[in-house]
Amino acid sequence: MVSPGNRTLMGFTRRIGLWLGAAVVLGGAAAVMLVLQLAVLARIVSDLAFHGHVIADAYAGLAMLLALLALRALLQWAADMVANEGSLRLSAAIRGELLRHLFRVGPVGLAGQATGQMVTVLGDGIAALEPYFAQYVPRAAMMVVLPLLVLGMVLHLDGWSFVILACTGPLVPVFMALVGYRAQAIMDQQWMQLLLLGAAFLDTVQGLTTLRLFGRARDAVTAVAGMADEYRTTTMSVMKVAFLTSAVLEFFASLSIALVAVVFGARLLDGKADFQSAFLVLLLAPEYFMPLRAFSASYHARQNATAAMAGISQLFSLPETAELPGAQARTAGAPLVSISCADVTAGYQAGAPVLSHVGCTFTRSALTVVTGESGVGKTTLIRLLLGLLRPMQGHVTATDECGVLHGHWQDRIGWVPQQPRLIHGTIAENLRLANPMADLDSLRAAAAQADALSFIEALPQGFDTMVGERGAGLSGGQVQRLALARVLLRNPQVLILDEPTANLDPQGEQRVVAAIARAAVGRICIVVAHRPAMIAQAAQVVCLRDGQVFCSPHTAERAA
Ligand SMILES: Nc1ncnc2c1ncn2[C@@H]1O[C@H](COP(=O)(O)OP(=O)(O)OP(=O)(O)O)[C@@H](O)[C@H]1O
Repeated sequence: MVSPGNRTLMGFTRRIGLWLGAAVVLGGAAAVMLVLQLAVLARIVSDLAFHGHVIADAYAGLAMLLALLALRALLQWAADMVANEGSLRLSAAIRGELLRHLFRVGPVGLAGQATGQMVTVLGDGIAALEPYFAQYVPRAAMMVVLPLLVLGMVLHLDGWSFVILACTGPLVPVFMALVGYRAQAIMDQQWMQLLLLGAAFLDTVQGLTTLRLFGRARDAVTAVAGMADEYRTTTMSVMKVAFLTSAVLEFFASLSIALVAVVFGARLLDGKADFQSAFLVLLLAPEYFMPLRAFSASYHARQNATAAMAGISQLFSLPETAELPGAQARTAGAPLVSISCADVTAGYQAGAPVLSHVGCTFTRSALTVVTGESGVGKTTLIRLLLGLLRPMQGHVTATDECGVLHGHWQDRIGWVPQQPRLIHGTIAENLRLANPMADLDSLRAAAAQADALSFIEALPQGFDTMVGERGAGLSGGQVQRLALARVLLRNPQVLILDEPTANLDPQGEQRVVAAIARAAVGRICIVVAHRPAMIAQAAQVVCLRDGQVFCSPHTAERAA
């Protein structure tokens, strides 16, 4: 893993040093071709105009000119391709790294983050780095290579022109930096507005039902429109600065070229200079400023990337709270028979534990119901079991049939949250999220186990019925049973369900409870619930009170 210290623009750039180095070498070769091309052109024109050559004498020179032109185009194309390839590989790697980090931060660590902002950073933010790596960095290097090459050539041809170009050239970056200093502040503001706009838009869409219920939908739309307008105004300010930068550049470039032309022209008229050198210097002078123009055009890429980097670094700096079932955590071995919490203290802030010195065991085929008043820590306990929260003290371990203790076993869990999420797709696609290779018979078996088969087959298009993200077209109980079927398709050794019957009518509740009781056989099954119908099925009831765990005596007896 790359250390956090390397997650800066410079650190990221170093990772594709070879790609960028190759791009600069190829670009440098293209610059040499350009200088040679101009020298050949000056020679041809001088010979034709002043040395009595006819066009037939220039064929060899013209052929060389064409060859240099083609070679230069090829080298420049290769340089651009190499820089783009390196940049795309790097942005994909950063996106993957950030996603993996966010998974390790987990839902607990991300609870305070706005989803819209995270989506903008992962999408637009990382995309904003691509032009920086692909254009800005190679152009910054070329800004040194080509002007030095041109200066060397001009020094060889004419001392005065060398002095003019050498004095005016450095003024351009100095003035651009002055203008750019102000631009960075505007770019930062623009990026912040884009983040806020993304978050506000997503919040408005997600909360549309609530907003409409309270008659506030129009206000929310007006607020988003206002933010979009502010973003537009800032974007226009950015454009103004960009035009100003280019005007500064053009002014100094034109002034310098004009000076070279005037000084050389006067000496040419006096017969103190030869035409070929004067013509070549005039051809070279605009090329001296060309890399500065290209650099200036991509300068906003650097400012954009710097602004985007702030959001990326902020996400990278979030502490990791979850245990990921990563490669090293992927466990093999005999099926689990129990999970134990031993002297576990857990919470969200140091010194304010939600659970204190908790001890309890969940065993296979003994359905456990976790219950307790709101806010007592049921979800916290489930997060501990899921590996989304690390204990402050104590251990959560699992034991398999051979008596082997496991520290990492989260990949064996099937979890159904209180409000299961479906994806926009068919019922089959939703089920196959748990097992992409599952055939129709497996889907039917899992659906039957979860008591979902009858309602699925009663739908006109059966398993091919489209459902929305929130289960549009299905009842709450049907969504719960579908979510249970999905999780059973993975045949998990541990099944954890969070309030699966909370919002169901008695009939729906009965069906879900019966399906869970069936699914609990041969598994460690833990259900957070309050309702008597679910508690009645329990072999063990774990009751939370004041951060402590109490096992209900009569159910414990029944379990025995
Ligand atoms: N991400 C979090 N950051 C800080 N505190 C939290 C976080 N999640 C929960 N808490 C706090 O931890 C305590 C226990 O919350 P928890 O969600 O575990 O309770 P619960 O028993 O599941 O409640 P409910 O039945 O209402 O879902 C509460 O005081 C809550 O405010």
